[in-house]
Amino acid sequence: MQGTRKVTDDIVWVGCNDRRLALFENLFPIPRGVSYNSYLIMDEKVALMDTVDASVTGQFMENLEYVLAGRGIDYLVVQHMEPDHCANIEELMKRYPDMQVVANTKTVQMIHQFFDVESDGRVTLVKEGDTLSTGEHTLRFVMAPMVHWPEVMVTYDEKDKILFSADAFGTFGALDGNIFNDEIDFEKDWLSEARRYYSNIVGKYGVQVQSLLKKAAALDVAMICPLHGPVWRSSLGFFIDKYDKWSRYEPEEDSVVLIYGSIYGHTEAAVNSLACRLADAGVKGIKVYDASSTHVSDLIAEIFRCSHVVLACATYNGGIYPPIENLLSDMKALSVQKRTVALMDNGTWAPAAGRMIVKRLEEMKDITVLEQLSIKSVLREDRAEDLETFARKIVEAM
Ligand SMILES: Cc1cc2nc3c(=O)[nH]c(=O)nc-3n(C[C@H](O)[C@H](O)[C@H](O)COP(=O)(O)O)c2cc1C
Repeated sequence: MQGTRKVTDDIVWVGCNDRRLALFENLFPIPRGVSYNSYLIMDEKVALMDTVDASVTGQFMENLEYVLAGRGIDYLVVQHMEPDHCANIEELMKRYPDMQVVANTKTVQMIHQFFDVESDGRVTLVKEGDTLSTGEHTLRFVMAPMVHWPEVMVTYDEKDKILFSADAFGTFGALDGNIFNDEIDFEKDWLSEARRYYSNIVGKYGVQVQSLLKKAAALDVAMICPLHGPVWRSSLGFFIDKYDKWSRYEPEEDSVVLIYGSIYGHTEAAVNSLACRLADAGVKGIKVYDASSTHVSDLIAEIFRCSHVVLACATYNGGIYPPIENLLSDMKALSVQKRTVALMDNGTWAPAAGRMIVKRLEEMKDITVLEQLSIKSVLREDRAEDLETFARKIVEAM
């Protein structure tokens, strides 16, 4: 049975949801699933914007056949060669022998790497600024390398002012029938997953996202159709603003996220005491996370949200407790920048985690290390003043 939604009079969402997949990219937990969006433009010529993941091919083909109602596909526009979007290229080339694959040179190279297909006479090569008419619609191609693979391009539909934005403006989360942003409460129900998607999937490529945003600003965009998550047809500025902030590595909120790695709970207790003092000083939006039980992708997302970070860590075998070590690796890999970090470390005979974390933070760009509070096993009342001073310095830096 088909499950499709009309986006405009002649453009239809033919995407699919996966609520069974536990780990996106075999790495990121997706408790709310994910959508693989694909769009059919039913013009004089029929164009399909990307395909979907192999796991949902059956549903995708039903959706396509229903909307096509006996027509063929003239063009398959391949904006992104990541397998969650391109898995059906080979099958569609077989089913629709007259279909042209619309792609740039890098994409064609990847098609041959992923699929054993003969592309002679089957490819319409495009580059920056090229256009393709399907009748009433004119599609203009805009290259967006490294948002988030090198071959990525986005497509602007001049007729309906739609930006088909590939992975940009995507989010984790399956679509529950309500595929449009004005049918859901995005800020309440989707923003945190959108932030987690951005910061972990595209976060490393802030510079490239900025250059795509500049190109998009020159277009009159009325709707954004990404490859994951809701379609934007109102209040576009809200999400564009978030993308602008995230890609400049600017925090969304003046707030503090406290992340601890604690074996027996004493570092955790010190963090809880600190959180109370920060709250007493008027800090809002504080969040405390145990790095052992919180997925690192959530921690990264929270660091993207907050201006200030407290890392608290027990010393483990002369080094950094592994969950915090893992977080630091991810922060560097994802190019986290422009944050102020305060440190708490703990050790029973030779606390070392603090200075080792400082070294790791110094390898990152534009990270200010504010203050360090060292604990010997337990933070007791006799150090209340030290904790008070530590909290005050964080607040003063905000
Ligand atoms: C396997 C293991 C290795 C540890 N290695 C060190 C160490 O090298 N240096 C040190 O000062 N403390 C070390 N500790 C002590 C921890 O840092 C200790 O758990 C901490 O002082 C108390 O904080 P917590 O209750 O938050 O774990 C180690 C603890 C464990 C369980």
